[in-house]
Amino acid sequence: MRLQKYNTFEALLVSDTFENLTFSCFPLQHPAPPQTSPAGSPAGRAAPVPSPSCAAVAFRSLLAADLRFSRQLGVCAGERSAWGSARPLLRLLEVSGHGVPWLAGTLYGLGRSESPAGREVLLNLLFALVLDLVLVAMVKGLVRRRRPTHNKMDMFVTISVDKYSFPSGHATRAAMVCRFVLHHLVLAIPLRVLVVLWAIIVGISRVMLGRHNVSDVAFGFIMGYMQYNVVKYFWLSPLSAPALFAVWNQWNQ
Ligand SMILES: CC(C)=CCC/C(C)=C/CC/C(C)=C/COP(=O)(O)O
Repeated sequence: MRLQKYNTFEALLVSDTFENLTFSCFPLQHPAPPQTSPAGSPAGRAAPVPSPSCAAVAFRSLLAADLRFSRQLGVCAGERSAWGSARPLLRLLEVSGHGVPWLAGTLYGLGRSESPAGREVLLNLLFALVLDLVLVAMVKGLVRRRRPTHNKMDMFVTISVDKYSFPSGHATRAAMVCRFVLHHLVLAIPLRVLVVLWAIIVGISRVMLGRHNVSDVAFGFIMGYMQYNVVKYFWLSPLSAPALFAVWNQWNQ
């Protein structure tokens, strides 16, 4: 049997039915149509090809529209793109939503914080950021959707799964951090609006830079929003994690 290799999204575009798809591994072992007539069918006549289900057709059309729309929006994908001159500004936004400055800033804040309440919030932010990295890496590794072909792979510090684009790690982080900050920092209304705008602009800039398709960012926003629920559920406090805080207090004496 001849085998062809597809990633999950390509498999969706070429498969006849959803039942043919395996979502969990790559390369997908997608069997090519049989070369010989199956037993019982008249020799020389091709076996009937199952027609794709409505759901499969709808899904493929959505994916195709996603790719087309994302390419059109990728106006800062290169220096010579339509809005190429705005690329440095969008790359600054990229750094503002990157994991390294957020992790480094949180660790720095933890080291400097003198109030137990501040330390508790920062410890949970650290937990949230690590959780986000782990969950995004897992989903990226599972789905293995390639980044748009017009993306230039010139990103600031990446890990191996970052060659994949679904979901956008910047979008998950921006949405989660946005909810976190709005819940735990007392901010004036204009600043709260600014935080929400920042999260939205970071997401949009991922598509404009050509790093992602629209669906990567949309899913990233939803995933990041829900990740905050997990952080809230497992909130680390001297009551829920006394050992952790005891060690922490000892260490800081
Ligand atoms: C300590 C440790 C393992 C830090 C890793 C921080 C790091 C390299 C995060 C990756 C951030 C990144 C490039 C995410 C990709 O974002 P997309 O929006 O392009 O998915």
